[in-house]
Amino acid sequence: TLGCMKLADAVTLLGKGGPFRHLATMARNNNFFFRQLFDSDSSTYTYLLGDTSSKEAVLIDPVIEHAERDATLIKDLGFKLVYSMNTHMHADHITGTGKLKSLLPGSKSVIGKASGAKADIHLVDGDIVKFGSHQLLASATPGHTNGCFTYISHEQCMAFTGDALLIRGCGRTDFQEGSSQTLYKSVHERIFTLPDHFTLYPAHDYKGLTATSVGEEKKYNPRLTKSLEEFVKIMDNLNLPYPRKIDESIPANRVCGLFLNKTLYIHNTLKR
Ligand SMILES: N[C@@H](CCC(=O)N[C@@H](CSS)C(=O)NCC(=O)O)C(=O)O
Repeated sequence: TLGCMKLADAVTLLGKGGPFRHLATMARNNNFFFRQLFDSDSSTYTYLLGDTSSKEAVLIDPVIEHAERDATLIKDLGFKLVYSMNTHMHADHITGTGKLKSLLPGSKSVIGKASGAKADIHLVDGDIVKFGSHQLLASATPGHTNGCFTYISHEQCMAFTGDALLIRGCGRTDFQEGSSQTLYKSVHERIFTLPDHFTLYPAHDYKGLTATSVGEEKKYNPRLTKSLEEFVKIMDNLNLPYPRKIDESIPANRVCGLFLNKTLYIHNTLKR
C-alpha cells in the first residue's frame, strides 16, 4: 500500500510524470485529514480525523472545557462529526463527548463496552469505526483501565494509544481496574506487533512531545522494553500522586461527562 509511504519515496517509485503519477498524489493526500489538539491543564491530546471528500469526521478524547473550541473547528472546516470517541474512561479530566453531542447534533458518543461508561455506541475488540472512506480498528488494550482501546488506522500507519502507551512511558496501573501484567501483554501483543514505522499518538504527554513510533518505543521505552517482572516492579514503585480531578472526573465520565457539569451543560444549552 502507498497509503502511508512518504511522498518522496512514492514519487521515486512511481516517477513524477509517469502513468502512475496520480498514485503519488494519493499517497500524500488520500482525502485524509488529521489534526492534533491539546489541553494544557491535563496535558491531554485530542485528535480530529476526517474524510475531506465525504466530510465525515471523528474526534478522539475530547476534553469538556474545549468542546466549543472543537465544535467551532469542526464547523469551520466543513466537517460533520459522526463520532466523538474515548480511548477509555479518563480519571484526570471530564470528557467532552456528551457536550459535543449537544453542540453538534447527530454525532454519537463511543467508548469501550468494558469501561462501564454510558455512550451511544459500545465497542468490543475488533470493531471497526468508519468515517467516510476511512476506518479505525478498535483494538482492546486493557491494563490502565479495563475498557482501554487503541484505535488503529492501518491505511495511514497510525495508532491512537490512549493511556496504554505514552511516549517513553505508559498509563499508570494503580487505580480503576489497573493491572501491570495486563498492560504489558496489551502493549506487547497489540501495539509492539504493529510495523515499526507506525506513528503512535498518545492521550497525554507531560514533556512537550507530540508523537512517537512503534520502532522508537520498542527501542527506548524505559518501562516496556524490560521483562514483565521488571515492568511490574517499576509500575509498583511509580509513587505518582492521584490526578487532581479524579473525584469529579470518574463519576462524570461514567455518563459521558454530563453529570457534575449538569448546571454548566444546561446553562450552555439554554444560552443557544
Ligand atoms: N498530574 C496529573 C495526572 C498525571 C497522571 O497520573 N497521568 C496518568 C494518565 S491520566 S489518568 C498516567 O497514567 N500517568 C503515567 C505516568 O507515568 O505519568 C493530574 O493531576 O491530572
